[in-house]
Parts: sequence; structure tokens; C-alpha cells
Amino acid sequence: MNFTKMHGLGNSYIYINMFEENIPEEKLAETAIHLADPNRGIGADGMILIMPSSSCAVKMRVFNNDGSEAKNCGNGLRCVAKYSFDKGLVHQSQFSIETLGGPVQATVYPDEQGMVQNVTINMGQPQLKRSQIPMVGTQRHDQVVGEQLDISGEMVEITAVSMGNPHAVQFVESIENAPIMAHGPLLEKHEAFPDWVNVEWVEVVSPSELHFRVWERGTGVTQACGTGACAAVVASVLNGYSEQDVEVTVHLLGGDLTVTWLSEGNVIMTGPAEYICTGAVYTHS
Ligand SMILES: N[C@H](CCC[C@H](N)C(=O)O)C(=O)O
Repeated sequence: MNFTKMHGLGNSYIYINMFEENIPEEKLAETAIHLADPNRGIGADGMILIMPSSSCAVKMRVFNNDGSEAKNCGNGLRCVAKYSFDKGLVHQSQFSIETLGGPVQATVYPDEQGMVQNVTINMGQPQLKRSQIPMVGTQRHDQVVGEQLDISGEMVEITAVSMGNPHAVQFVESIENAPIMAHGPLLEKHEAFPDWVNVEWVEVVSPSELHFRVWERGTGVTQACGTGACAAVVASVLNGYSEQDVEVTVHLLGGDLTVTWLSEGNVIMTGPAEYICTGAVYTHS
């Protein structure tokens, strides 16, 4: 089976062009685990399928390296957009991409050689209701902003945002001291999140500049999380650290994204998308 490995700020996935390849539905999870395995496969944060769509130009499906499927992936969307334009799956520089979390709008910026370096994705509106995260619990408010959560006897304060996939954002004084390895796994599978959750820590530099780290659901620590960066900016506005219609630079481990939460509702994310390699991989029959 042919593949293309790509990354967005070091968040890498094995991309399969399903216009040319086929993986049976019941084999998708195990194939993602195999391809992402650095010892027995290729090595990446997961697998992303680029598929025909009946409603958009192309469709994206995302699988973490534990085989779980996610409804959205910001770094993946930028790479899907680049691949689709470069390989002629689409012929305009603006087009729609179907995700399990709903359609998004991509804009690619080809350079003089016609190759795409940067991509903007209109991610649509964040979901903020407790039931939309989803999050369970007996709290009164329908939005989860600065809510206390008990993780093995330690209280943390989280703001929950869905970008099609769930995120729990914490604001910390110093990103360097964020307890990522200690708290990440505990929060990822916390009973308050029936579908588990992506966990982010944010240090506010200014209303237009954030430091960001992430423990991803189904993967663990990654270099970058595009939907997480969007969730972090939305949470920063909800907590009064930033404002809508202000372009925020988010410093992730793997590099920077710019994110704006427009007052009309949509979240706009811009950043790079890069090829690593292409090849053929042996898959178990
Ligand atoms: N781990 C995520 C999927 C990948 C999202 C991330 N890599 C991004 O760039 O948004 C989840 O289970 O919701």
C-alpha cells in the first residue's frame, strides 16, 4: 500500500490516498496502530485517510496511534489541503473538506513553483455546551469555563471546548513547569469525559500571544495540536485573557500557528504543512 508521511509543526501522520488505495473498515484501527508504530511500522502520531466525499471536495478521517478515531485534526487538515491541491484532487485554491466533526473550508497559498507551504483552515464554530464537549457532571453552568476538576486528589481548573474533538484547557503561570506527564494521562481518561479528552496547558504572554503544550487523546505528548491551539484561543477569550477578532500567535513545541476567533463565530487557523516522504508499506493480509 502506498503512503505519504506529512507533518504540521512536527505532528506527523501517515496519509493514505483512498482514491487509489482501499483498507477494509474493520482493518482501519489495526492499520493505524501498525503504520504509526516506529518499530514495526513507519512511525507517526497516527493515520489519516484522504477520501472521496459526496458533500465536499475531499473527506478526511483521522486515527490516533492507539487506533482510536477522532472527529477532527487541525494539523491533519492543513496537510490534507496541501496534498489534495498538489496532487490535483482539487483544482481551486479554496475548497471544502468533510470531517466527522462537520465540513471546514481550506485556503492554500501556492508559491512561485505552485507548491503549497502555508494553509488557512476555517475551522467553523467551537462547541461550548457541556453536552457538546461531551462532559458529564453535576455542575450548574452549561459552559465549562474555569471549572474545578479533581484528579486523584489534586484540584485543577479547566475550560472545555470542542472543535469537533474534545479539549480541556488549563492556564498556568509557567508552561515549562506544566505537569504534562503526571496529569496528562489522568485527565485524558477522566470520568468527567465519556469520550476521553485532549489536554492542553497555556501560558498567556499577552492577549495576542500564548505558549502551549498538549497531551493528546489517543496519542500522548505531540509536537503540536491544531484543534488544541484553536481550543486554547477560544478558552483564552472565554477567560478574558484574549479578545475575539484579534489574531493570536500560539507557540507550540513544534512551531507557531496563528488563530483568530472571529466575533461572527468561526475560528480561523493558519500554519504550515510539509511532506516528509512517500513509499510503499507491507500491510498484513
Ligand atoms: N488526538 C486528537 C486527534 C488529533 C488532533 C491533533 N493532532 C490536531 O492537530 O488537531 C483526538 O483524539 O481528538
